[in-house]
Amino acid sequence: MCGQVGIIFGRKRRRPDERDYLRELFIRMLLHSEERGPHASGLAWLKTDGSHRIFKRPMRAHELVYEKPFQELLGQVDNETTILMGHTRWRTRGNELNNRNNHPIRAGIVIGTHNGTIYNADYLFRRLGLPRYAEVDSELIFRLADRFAPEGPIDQEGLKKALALCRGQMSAVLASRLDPGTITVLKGNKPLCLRIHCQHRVVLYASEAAFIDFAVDNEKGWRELEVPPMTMLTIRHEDVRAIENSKFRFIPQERKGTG
Ligand SMILES: NC(=O)CC[C@H](N)C(=O)O
Repeated sequence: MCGQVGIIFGRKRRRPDERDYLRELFIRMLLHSEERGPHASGLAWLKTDGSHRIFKRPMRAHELVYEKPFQELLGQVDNETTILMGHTRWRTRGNELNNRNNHPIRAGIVIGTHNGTIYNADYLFRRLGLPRYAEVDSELIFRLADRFAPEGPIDQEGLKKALALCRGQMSAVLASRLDPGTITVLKGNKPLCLRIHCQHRVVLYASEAAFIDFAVDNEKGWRELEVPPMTMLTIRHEDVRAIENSKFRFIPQERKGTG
């Protein structure tokens, strides 16, 4: 498993109470997501000036939220924040006690989270000559995106060609620090639910719809984004309603050694 949750922020001058409310939604989604990943949890934000922060630890989400850096990081979310991403990890490759293996992962100028396992990651790292910082398979996706972002923005067509070489499972969310207003969402063969709120000008995402339902309670105005599997979405800080989507592919495989 593994859980991904987050908020993609559109441009808006939000008052402190709205910002507090959105932080609260994030915490609720992250806590619910703990059941999908007990081995580690983490969060990161990215801002329009390219600054970022990541905090992750091999602990459960309900412990992480009491850590001082967690609260500091969350407190720094402001009107320049383009994404707040969270992850609860069910380790597959790479021990969680090596914090590098936990998510969010930074690879060069790219930051992201992943749900799934890329079974041929070791082979692709070698074959493509990619630098490797951790043992976790997920790093591959972000290294590929980094390679295809030589000038800042991710070249999506190039990234898609490289992703087609991957075998396994993936849904992932990523962004380049040199193009922080463009968020790439890869909804592959792992669940990912997205919901937009036009007044708040945000898109929430979570691995399970129930986590969003719980977080937003009965607040009106949330609309489901119907996204079929194997879709790459581009969501921009400029206007979160103008979402671009296209197909991407890789070799889906449920378990190692089968299919
Ligand atoms: N269960 C998952 O989705 C795990 C993601 C990734 N393969 C990891 O080990 O961190």
